[in-house]
Amino acid sequence: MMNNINEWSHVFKLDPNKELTIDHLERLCESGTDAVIVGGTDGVTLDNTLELLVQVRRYPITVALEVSNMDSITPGFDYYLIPTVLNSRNPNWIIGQHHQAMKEYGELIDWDTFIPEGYCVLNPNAKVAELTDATTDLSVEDVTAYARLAENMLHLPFFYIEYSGQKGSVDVVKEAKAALSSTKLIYGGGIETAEEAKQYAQYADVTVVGNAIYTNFKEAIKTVKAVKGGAS
Ligand SMILES: CC(C)=CCC/C(C)=C/CC/C(C)=C/CC/C(C)=C/CC/C(C)=C/CC/C(C)=C/CC/C(C)=C/COP(=O)(O)OP(=O)(O)O
Ligand SMILES: O=P(O)(O)OC[C@@H](O)CO
Ligand SMILES: [Mg+2]
Repeated sequence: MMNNINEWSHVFKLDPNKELTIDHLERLCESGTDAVIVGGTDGVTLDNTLELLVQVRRYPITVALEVSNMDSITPGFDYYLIPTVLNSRNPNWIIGQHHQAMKEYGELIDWDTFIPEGYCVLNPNAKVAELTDATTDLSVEDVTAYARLAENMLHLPFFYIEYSGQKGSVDVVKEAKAALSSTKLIYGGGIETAEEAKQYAQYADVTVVGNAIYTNFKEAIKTVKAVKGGAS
């Protein structure tokens, strides 16, 4: 069981608002991936989050909740990933809801499990881009500048290049990686095959596979071996 988040290289992102068979969940948890992230943009509730947590907890795998709303936070996860959308036009998604959450829960937080992620949302058609009113028409230089801000100004442990639902530019990932030294780079978006996963994993520290779990499970599982090598 890979409990050290700093050593992750491949993770699956499971959406509590989507259905997965018990057989697929078992194969996914036993695939050799480093962790399961539970998260999604919409339809994430306390009920469906808890239901998924209980199912995943049957397997010895690290499980993190990527917080998308306050109502679905529950104890029991190994990590709480806290997105801040750096290229949102709305401060609510950058720091506003976080401030409110700190006011309410600040004293209860176990900081060892609290992992901030600086998101750069780049697919204009993704729900997350619409929700957060993200400026997605960015150049390689723009994204690299966000990466530098994440590391050197905000001291975030993770910078997340998010193309959810679409394959992103490998060049953007490459240049962002070149600008980072201690902040780790997460890439997610549109990965459907082992070959695609390999392309992004050349540069990303952590490669995320989400939607393909629900659209082409067999190929999605092959991305583990593509990124991590060895048997999967
Ligand atoms: C008792 C206990 C365990 C306490 C825990 C304490 C704790 C951890 C408190 C949290 C404090 C805190 C600072 C919370 C933040 C609150 C908050 C709601 C912040 C906003 C987060 C944010 C910017 C959300 C925007 C959406 C987003 C970036 C979601 C991430 C996931 C994502 C991009 C999924 C992709 O979407 P998907 O559904 O796959 O999309 P498609 O349909 O297109 O595929
Ligand atoms: O669902 P996909 O497109 O694989 O994207 C993965 C992840 O980055 C979504 O937050
Ligand atoms: Mg998704």
